[in-house]
Amino acid sequence: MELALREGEKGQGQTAPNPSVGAVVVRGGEILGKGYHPGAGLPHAEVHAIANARSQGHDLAGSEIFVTLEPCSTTGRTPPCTSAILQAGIKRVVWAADDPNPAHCGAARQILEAAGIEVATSVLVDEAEYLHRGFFKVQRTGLPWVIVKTAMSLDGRITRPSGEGQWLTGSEARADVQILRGEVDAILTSGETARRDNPRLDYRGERPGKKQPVRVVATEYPLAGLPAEAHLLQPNESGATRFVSGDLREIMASLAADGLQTVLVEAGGKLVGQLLDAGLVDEWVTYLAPLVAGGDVVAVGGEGCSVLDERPRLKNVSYQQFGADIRVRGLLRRD
Ligand SMILES: NC(=O)C1=CN([C@@H]2O[C@H](COP(=O)(O)OP(=O)(O)OC[C@H]3O[C@@H](n4cnc5c(N)ncnc54)[C@H](OP(=O)(O)O)[C@@H]3O)[C@@H](O)[C@H]2O)C=CC1
Ligand SMILES: Nc1c(N[C@@H]2O[C@H](COP(=O)(O)O)[C@@H](O)[C@H]2O)[nH]c(=O)[nH]c1=O
Repeated sequence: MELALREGEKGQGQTAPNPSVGAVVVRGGEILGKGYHPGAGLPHAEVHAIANARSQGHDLAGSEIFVTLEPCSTTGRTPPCTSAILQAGIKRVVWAADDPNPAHCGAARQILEAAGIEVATSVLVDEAEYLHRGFFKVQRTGLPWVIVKTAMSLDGRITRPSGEGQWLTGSEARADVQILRGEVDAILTSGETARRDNPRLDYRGERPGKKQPVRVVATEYPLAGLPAEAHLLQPNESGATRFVSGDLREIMASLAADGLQTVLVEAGGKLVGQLLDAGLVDEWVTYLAPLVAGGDVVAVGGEGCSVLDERPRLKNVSYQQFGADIRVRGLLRRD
């Protein structure tokens, strides 16, 4: 199942509105084939794993398949994966997380067990829920999974004094930001940051097939202050930048309704503080640069978390060094 999770990660940020599922076919401890769902409308992970095993000359009779999510049992844009599993002669199916849609949950077990296939579930379920966090969040709440990413100095500032250049963090940390951008469907920034930084907000990593994230700017003044040559005004593979304003929860719900399941926020403290206040943040990534930057642009500003009764804290925290910088990453929880 760990291998299936690694397979699923290959589809992250490119399968929306579908989940980025991974699958591995095994017999007697030997891996016969593996695969992942590469994008909506394309074959699912199970079909890729079965085809991968067959392409290596394996007969799948009597094999097992490990899948990160309950296999689909209905015909959507592609045929049901339960049918592909039955046709392949697989004798045991193991999945991590159940389908979060109550209308579908349990259907695969019924179909497979009725055909005499052994079923086991809930293997590495927390890891699978994390892999599929955008899909699960949208299914359960109608809102996308929101990740806030900030690069900040030791004194909690997010800009350098003017004339010193834009970057607080070094090239290694910024390369990691590209991996993070590769995991998401959309990047949200603010009008203020768009005007000050002329950001590109694209994916410049190396993952084949990765779709460019949709660029979204929260602003009361779309286009104002942005020169025609601003990066965000140049359409890319994801289309034109979207300009949004108003209630942040409604903005997030409309992004989810458009099939954007994971949103990375790369904005200043005012917007980040409002998102925290609204309880819209699920995951936090800070890159801490070892310098005192000074100035008054802080990582969480505006009303910020000052109006919260409950302090946001992180759980499942990881700490990793990139060059001279430290990344702190974890899931938001409320005390
Ligand atoms: N180090 C880092 O990781 C980062 C640093 N930065 C820096 O942060 C600085 C800006 O930070 P800060 O001043 O706190 O500003 P923010 O980036 O937080 O932007 C505030 C702006 O967001 C827009 N906004 C917020 N909520 C809404 C809403 N509900 N509807 C419409 N628009 C909304 C408004 O834009 P408008 O005024 O257009 O209406 C508002 O002025 C920049 O100098 C930038 O360089 C930015 C991103 C990351
Ligand atoms: N200053 C700063 C960051 N700033 C963020 O990166 C954006 C620029 O993105 P792009 O134009 O696509 O490279 C910028 O608007 C801001 O959101 N990021 C970091 O990883 N480290 C840094 O020191």
